[in-house]
Amino acid sequence: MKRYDVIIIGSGSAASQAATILRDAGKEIAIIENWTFGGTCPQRGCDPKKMLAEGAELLARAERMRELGVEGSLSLDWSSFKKRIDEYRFSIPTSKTQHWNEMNIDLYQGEPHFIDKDSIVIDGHELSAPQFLIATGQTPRPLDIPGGEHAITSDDVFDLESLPKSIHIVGAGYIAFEFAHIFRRFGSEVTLLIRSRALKAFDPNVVHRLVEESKHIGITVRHDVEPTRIDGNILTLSDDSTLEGVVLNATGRIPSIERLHLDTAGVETDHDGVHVNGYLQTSNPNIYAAGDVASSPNPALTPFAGQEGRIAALNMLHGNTRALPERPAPTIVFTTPPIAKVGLTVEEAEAEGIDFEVKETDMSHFLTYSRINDATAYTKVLLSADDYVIGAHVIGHHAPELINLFSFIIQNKLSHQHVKHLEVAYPTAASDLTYLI
Ligand SMILES: Cc1cc2nc3c(=O)[nH]c(=O)nc-3n(C[C@H](O)[C@H](O)[C@H](O)COP(=O)(O)OP(=O)(O)OC[C@H]3O[C@@H](n4cnc5c(N)ncnc54)[C@H](O)[C@@H]3O)c2cc1C
Ligand SMILES: NC(=O)c1ccc[n+]([C@@H]2O[C@H](COP(=O)([O-])OP(=O)(O)OC[C@H]3O[C@@H](n4cnc5c(N)ncnc54)[C@H](O)[C@@H]3O)[C@@H](O)[C@H]2O)c1
Repeated sequence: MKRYDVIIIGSGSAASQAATILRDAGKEIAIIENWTFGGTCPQRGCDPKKMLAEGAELLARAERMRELGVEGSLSLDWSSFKKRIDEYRFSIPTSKTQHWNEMNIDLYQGEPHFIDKDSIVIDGHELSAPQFLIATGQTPRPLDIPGGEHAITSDDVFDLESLPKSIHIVGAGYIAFEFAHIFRRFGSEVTLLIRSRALKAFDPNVVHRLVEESKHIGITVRHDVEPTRIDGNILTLSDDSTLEGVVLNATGRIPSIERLHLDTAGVETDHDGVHVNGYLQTSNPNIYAAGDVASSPNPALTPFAGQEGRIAALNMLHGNTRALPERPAPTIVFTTPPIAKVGLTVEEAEAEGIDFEVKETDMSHFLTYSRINDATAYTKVLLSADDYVIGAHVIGHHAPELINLFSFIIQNKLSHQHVKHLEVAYPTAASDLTYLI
């Protein structure tokens, strides 16, 4: 039996950050991965998605500026984008394994499961360690209708050799909206099948504008029907009508814990993931969990997976000394236009009984947006009674960078007065900040 100081299961952002800290502290470690090394974000998540979204945004921007004099036709070629994405995503396992080999970390590829509280078996090899980190992320939720297995998931999108003529997307979260806009801008016919409130973690006024813009660019948005079965490339709906084309299952992601036999190791779980305390320690004190798989208060986003990997590693080294910080989570849906939020929504602030006021601004007439003909630009900012930003919600071309600024303002507790006197370059989206709060 091979022994290590720490065994990390999973090789994404959480695992990667933890491995560096544990190895730098002199720990003998192993990383186990049951797919290709490197995790979701660079291989089938944020990074390849953003490469497609950049194309979609460029086309959207050119379209918007037609009235201002942009001429000629512009189109997006799926195969060329895919070629570039493949070059990038297929390089990840090699660069990751090279890096970890240089750090003298042992790597195992296969399906591990616990056989007791400090040992696992992987492909017939028994490995043991006094400490483990579970960092196995999430996986697409199966689509629970007859023939649901014929639907593709976001994992499969990057394997599509050609652009689907029609794509029908089930779900109304990040993945549904991002891919609806990407496929529409590339030229597919797109249907969005929405069961309940769209993007429910986001501000309703912002989401309303996004849904209207989705319809405006030709996405068919349907709230009236549900998918009932899939036969090959035929999707049957609850009103007995059918749609032909590719079905994308975007109904959410579930923790990847199924085959680990965590109960054998005394690790409690539920449908949200591995139970952890504020130090990311599980119900077995020698086992920690970090990233998307951990049912911590953090959203399932890359920066938080990395942060949790670092915190778990430090607590594994030094005892439970680092609690998860309470930080506002900036997050963006990369649609065309993008939407973004940080801090509290109105619903959350009301539920917490906070005394606050709301400032809504239609920014479309600001020169920053009228010069690019962006008619959707809008912000909603929540200000506490003592004049601090506690939440910001944005739609518009500049939403991603604006939300990072709002995040900086909230995290550094800059008051309204501070923000009014910030020196920023003009003419930029940041130079409008003073009018938004
Ligand atoms: C399409 C898509 C787009 C996204 N876009 C964004 C974005 O724009 N911004 C953002 O912040 N976040 C985005 N995310 C979320 C982001 O990818 C995740 O939050 C992040 O990758 C989580 O990191 P992690 O280390 O917790 O898990 P992962 O990166 O998922 O790594 C877990 C690893 O564990 C492996 N594994 C699973 N089960 C086992 C097992 N039993 N044994 C061994 N190994 C196992 C997996 O194969 C995987 O390699 C996106 C996600 C998706 C799916
Ligand atoms: N830009 C980003 O940062 C980004 C992009 C993609 C994914 N992510 C991360 O990945 C996570 C997963 O994304 P996601 O879009 O898969 O999940 P999600 O939780 O954002 O959305 C799932 C959607 O599916 C709907 N749904 C669930 N079951 C359904 C059913 N049976 N029929 C119809 N609709 C159903 C839900 O109501 C919801 O609208 C996100 O929560 C986020 O943390 C982030």
